[in-house]
Amino acid sequence: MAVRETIILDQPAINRALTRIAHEILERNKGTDDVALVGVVRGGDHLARCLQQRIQDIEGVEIPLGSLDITMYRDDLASRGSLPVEKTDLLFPLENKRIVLVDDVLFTGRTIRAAMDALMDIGRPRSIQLAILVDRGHRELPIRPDYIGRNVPTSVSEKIVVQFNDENNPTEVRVAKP
Ligand SMILES: O=P(O)(O)OC[C@H]1O[C@H](OP(=O)(O)OP(=O)(O)O)[C@H](O)[C@@H]1O
Ligand SMILES: O=c1cc[nH]c(=O)[nH]1
Repeated sequence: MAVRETIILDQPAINRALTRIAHEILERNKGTDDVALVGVVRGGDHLARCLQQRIQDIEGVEIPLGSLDITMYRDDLASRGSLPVEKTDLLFPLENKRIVLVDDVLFTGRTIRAAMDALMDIGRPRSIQLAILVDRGHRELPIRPDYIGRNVPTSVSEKIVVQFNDENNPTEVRVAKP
């Protein structure tokens, strides 16, 4: 059966959403003190880098940036067979940091649960906040984002596709309907 895809965010819309989220992070945290970004591989790491750049543009401060591979923390690891393990790259201490976890899509919440467990095994941040480009609903765990690019009501069978270009910049978000 043919899959129908609709663009729901184009590049300017994504850029505006990321700029707004950068301002919201600064507002909520009253600046950049102890704020650090951790992106979930893959997708969230690219968006976290975009947010770091925007925060630098606004405040003139380069806040710490890391990426987290949650593969080994998945709750379905046993049933998934072999999965590619990506790279976790967290070179700053988490202690006393206000961590903003970043991912492209929030669906069941299981990835973010895994990401929080992975983070807590590395260190003890002061707090963890969550920034998401697209919240598509259907949560299976009590997880809610602090910063949302766009709420997109979906049916369970639909899929949200976040497209990145060769420079790992987001170019469009599509909803794919089976
Ligand atoms: O809230 P959840 O139900 O956990 O879904 C959200 C996750 O799903 C997608 O990742 P996916 O598992 O497709 O892996 P990928 O992004 O690495 O391709 C997306 O990038 C989020 O990380
Ligand atoms: O732990 C996880 C992460 C993503 N998806 C799942 O089903 N489980």
